[in-house]
Amino acid sequence: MANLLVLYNPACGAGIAQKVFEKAVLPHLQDRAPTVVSTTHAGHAGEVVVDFLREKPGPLTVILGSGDGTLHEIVVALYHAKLSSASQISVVLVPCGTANALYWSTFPPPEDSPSTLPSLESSLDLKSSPYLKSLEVFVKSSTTPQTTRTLTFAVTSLLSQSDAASNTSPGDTSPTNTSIATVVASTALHASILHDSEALRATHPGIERFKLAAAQNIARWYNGRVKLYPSAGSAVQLYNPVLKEFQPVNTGEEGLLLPGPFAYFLSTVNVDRLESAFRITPLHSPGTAGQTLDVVILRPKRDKAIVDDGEGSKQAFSQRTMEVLMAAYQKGAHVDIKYGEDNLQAGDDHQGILEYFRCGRWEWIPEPHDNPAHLVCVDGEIINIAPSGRAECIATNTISNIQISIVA
Ligand SMILES: Nc1ncnc2c1ncn2[C@@H]1O[C@H](COP(=O)(O)OP(=O)(O)OP(=O)(O)O)[C@@H](O)[C@H]1O
Repeated sequence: MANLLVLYNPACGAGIAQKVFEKAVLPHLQDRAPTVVSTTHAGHAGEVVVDFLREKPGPLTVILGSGDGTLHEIVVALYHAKLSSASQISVVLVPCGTANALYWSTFPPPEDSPSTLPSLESSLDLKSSPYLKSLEVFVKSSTTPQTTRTLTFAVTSLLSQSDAASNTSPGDTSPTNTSIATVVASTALHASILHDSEALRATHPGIERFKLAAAQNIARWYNGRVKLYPSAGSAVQLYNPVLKEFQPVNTGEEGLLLPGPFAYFLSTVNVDRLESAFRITPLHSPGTAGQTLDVVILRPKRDKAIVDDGEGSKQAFSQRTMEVLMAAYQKGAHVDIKYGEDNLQAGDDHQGILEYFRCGRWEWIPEPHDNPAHLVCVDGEIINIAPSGRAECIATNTISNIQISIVA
């Protein structure tokens, strides 16, 4: 049997993880005598898991009470720890955070109507709570085999100017900074919102700071270019909203080059949503994806009505961005919103306002002087591309000898 670690972040979400664990989690584990740790500071969760594996190598189950950010810290710590023996880690998710993207993607709310969800605090019965489904599977595993879903990692690296100039293949470069997403790696609007909302935390502690940050950035364009590359088993694919299916795109060795400017650029692994109702990559089927990234992009210049880079054009396109993002809350309807025949630039035969790709790797190469285009968000962590650098993101199932799966 795997070793068992119970780990929760008392500061995440509404700050009720300790209460949830005392009332609804620990009573189900009494006969297993787990190690129980409540985190005391940012970064602590990663330290705890690395120390635990150093002391007790071998398969490990972590019952994790947190949001996505705490799992991100654990994954990054494991990546940098470079443990000598291989480890299989199963995670039982108890969603105590703010967004809980991985949990809600694995256990979608009943009939996709999250507005009717009871609060976590009022829903602590193992058999009926929508929040305790991963725990329920784990508890049942004493009598039935445990089922798990292997996580894909989005390994996101910043490459400096000299790395970029050397033009080597992936893995040959020495990244100046690497982080790992298990949910989202983004640039452009999403990264700006995460960046600016952090600065607003002191004055606006609630989620309204995200709305304020969105309003500050919705009309901004990000200059640069993107390259998309195939995964090991499959070509780059683009979703066709007319046929309602992904279709392969010819990329050649150089990858598929997409010139900017960009309004939106976001990729996900393991999830179809970033909050219970915000299904930004709705075509991802949790548990079925291999080593691929789902990438959603808005490029204003594809719209024929956008004739220049002026403020008027930016304000006009921000309406489209808003329309697309709001439709993501309608069961992911944004992927099927199409331009009319008169709206598309000549030669562009993709009718979706959104470009929804599936690929194995992406590169984001910002214009050197466009500072906001140098922000990259990796599961909420913000990292900065050097002035003439670029970011690359690769999907993989193993990092530093570690495989992680979700009990589901
Ligand atoms: N005892 C603690 N006090 C303060 N912060 C902590 C403590 N323990 C962990 N943290 C920090 O809390 C942060 C937020 O946690 P987490 O991301 O899991 O929750 P969230 O932000 O509420 O949810 P989500 O990421 O799903 O939106 C983590 O980045 C972690 O560094």
